[in-house]
Amino acid sequence: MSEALLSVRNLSKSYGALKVTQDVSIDVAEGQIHAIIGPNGAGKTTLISQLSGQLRSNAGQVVYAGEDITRLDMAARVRRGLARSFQLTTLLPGFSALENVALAVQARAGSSFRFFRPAATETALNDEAMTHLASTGLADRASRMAGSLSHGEKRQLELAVALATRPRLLLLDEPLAGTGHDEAARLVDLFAALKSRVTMVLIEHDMDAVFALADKVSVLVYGQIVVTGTPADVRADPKVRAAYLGEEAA
Ligand SMILES: Nc1ncnc2c1ncn2[C@@H]1O[C@H](COP(=O)(O)OP(=O)(O)OP(=O)(O)O)[C@@H](O)[C@H]1O
Repeated sequence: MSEALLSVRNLSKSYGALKVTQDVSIDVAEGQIHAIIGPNGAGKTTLISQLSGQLRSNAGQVVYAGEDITRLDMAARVRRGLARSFQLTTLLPGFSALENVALAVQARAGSSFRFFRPAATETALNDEAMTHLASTGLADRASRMAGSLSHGEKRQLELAVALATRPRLLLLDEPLAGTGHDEAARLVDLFAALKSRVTMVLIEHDMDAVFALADKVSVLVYGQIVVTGTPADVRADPKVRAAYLGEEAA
């Protein structure tokens, strides 16, 4: 088996007697989009929080790029290139799109721009920020206040902010939530284009998007993975049809 970029083994999280995720094991190959789907309350967001380091797991192991990161906090994981995107609160509405991304570049770069003079530092930060705006289709929105962007553009900007951390693996938690048809289609195209640069774990309720984007799909039901496979395998699996897709179609 080729080495996975992310290897999750028997990961579990409980709140008292409530077992929210149980013995979750998945392998995410570099350069792939691995979707995690499942009914409401199945534990998807909890699992993403365990992978990002926002939640401590009760049991199990997370190995990323060959390193056991189970006990690392979120900041340490981000420094290693494992980042989570799509929490609207991370945007600063009163700052321009460019400033939002430049701040994220600065946060990542720390003192590495120190040898530049202040004006040159700003130019270097803005230059890098512009490349992230361009790769998320927002080059022409650079000077617009983040708060004045459309919902879909805000989601693109969140993606640009996440790219500023130079992730190798991005955790995407319902990136299409609340977007209209055209906005969703634009984001799907963006994720497809980014795949060659960044590996992604995707939680998403929009099944058209999941089946268009994902190389692998894992189905989580009551905190447990019931099947992992290609989109075609998962669509055809009777357990999935009963537990999830059937429910959607009903
Ligand atoms: N901090 C918490 N304390 C107690 N129970 C929690 C906590 N966080 C989540 N849960 C419970 O864990 C279960 C799974 O929640 P989670 O948000 O991970 O599911 P989900 O699959 O992401 O759902 P959705 O698709 O609706 O977003 C739910 O029953 C939820 O009520």
